[in-house]
Amino acid sequence: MTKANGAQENARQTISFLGPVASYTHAAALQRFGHSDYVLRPVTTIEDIFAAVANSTADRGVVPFENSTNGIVPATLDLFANATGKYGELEIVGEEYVAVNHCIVGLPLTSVPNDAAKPNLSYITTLYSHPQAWGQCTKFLSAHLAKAEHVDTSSTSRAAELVSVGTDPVVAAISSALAAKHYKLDILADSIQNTSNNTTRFLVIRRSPTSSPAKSGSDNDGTGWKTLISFTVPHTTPGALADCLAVFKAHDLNLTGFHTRPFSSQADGGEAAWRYIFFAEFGGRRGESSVDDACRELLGVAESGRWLGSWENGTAKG
Ligand SMILES: O=C(O)C(=O)C[C@]1(C(=O)O)C=C[C@@H](O)C=C1
Repeated sequence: MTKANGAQENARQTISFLGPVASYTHAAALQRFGHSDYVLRPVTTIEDIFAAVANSTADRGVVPFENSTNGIVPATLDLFANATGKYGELEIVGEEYVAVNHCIVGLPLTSVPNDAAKPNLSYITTLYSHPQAWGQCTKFLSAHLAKAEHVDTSSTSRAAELVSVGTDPVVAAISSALAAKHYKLDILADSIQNTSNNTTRFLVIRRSPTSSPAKSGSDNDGTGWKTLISFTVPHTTPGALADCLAVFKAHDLNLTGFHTRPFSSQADGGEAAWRYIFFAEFGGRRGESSVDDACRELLGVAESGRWLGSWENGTAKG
C-alpha cells in the first residue's frame, strides 16, 4: 500500500458486519454502506460487532434485529440489554430492511437428480444454518428434510462456507443464493422460507457522540422516526409495568414493538432468575417534546431505563 493509499484508507469509515462474506447482514451493510467511503469488515459473532464499535475498531456496526416470520433476534436484544456494562455507550442510528430468500445449498451433486420445483432432498442427513433460519423455513423443512439433523452456525454464510470446505454431499446448508455462488455450491432448492415476503430488519449502531444529536425539549418533528428504549420495573410492585406503559399513552406515542428478555440487575447480584428487561419501540425521536417528556416520566416510574437510539424509519424511504 502506498502512503497516499494508506491515508485514503484511514479516511474511510469501517463498518463491522456478521461474516463471513455473503451473509444477510453483509447484504444489509452493502445496502447502506456499499460505496467507496466505507470499508466493510466481517466478524464472527453479533457480540464481535458490538465489541468492534465499542472499542473503536469500527465506526459503525450492522446487526440483525428482527425477522418478519421468526421474530426478534435474541442475541442482539441481549447485547442491547448491556448486562455486562460493556455496551452502554452504543446507540442505534439507522435501520435497513433486507428480503430474505433462503435456499438449500450443497456440494455440486450430479449423481442425484434434483428439480428445484419438486426437490428430492431425502439423501441429506445434516443441515447447517444460523438458528434464525430454522424458524423461517419450518414448512419446507418438515415436508422435505424432516430427518436431517440441524447444526447451528454463527451465520448462514458460515454454514455455506462449512459445506464448501467439506467433501460429504449429504451435508447441506440454508443460506442465500449469493452465498451459494460465493462458496461455489449448488442451489438444491430455492425460496424455502414460509412466507414469500420474508424480511429481516437490521439496525446500524455507533458509539454515542459526547454531544446529543438532537436538542432536548424542542419541537422536533418526529414523523418518520423511531425510538427504542429499554427499562426494568420493580418486580414486586403490582401495576409497575402498567404504569410504565401508561406513559406512552399519555404522550400519544404509538408503541410499534414490545419485547421482553430475562435480565438480572446488578442490584440482584446479577444472579436472580425470573427478572426481566423490557424493550419498547415507538414512533418519534429524541428532541421531540412528547418523547423527551415520556422518557423523563418513565424514569420516574421504572426501576431503570435507557434510551437506545432514535433513527429514521427505513420503510419511510420506500
Ligand atoms: O446468518 C446470516 O446470514 C445473518 O446475517 C443473520 C440472520 C439473523 O440473525 O437474523 C440475518 C438474516 C436472516 O434472518 C437469518 C440470519
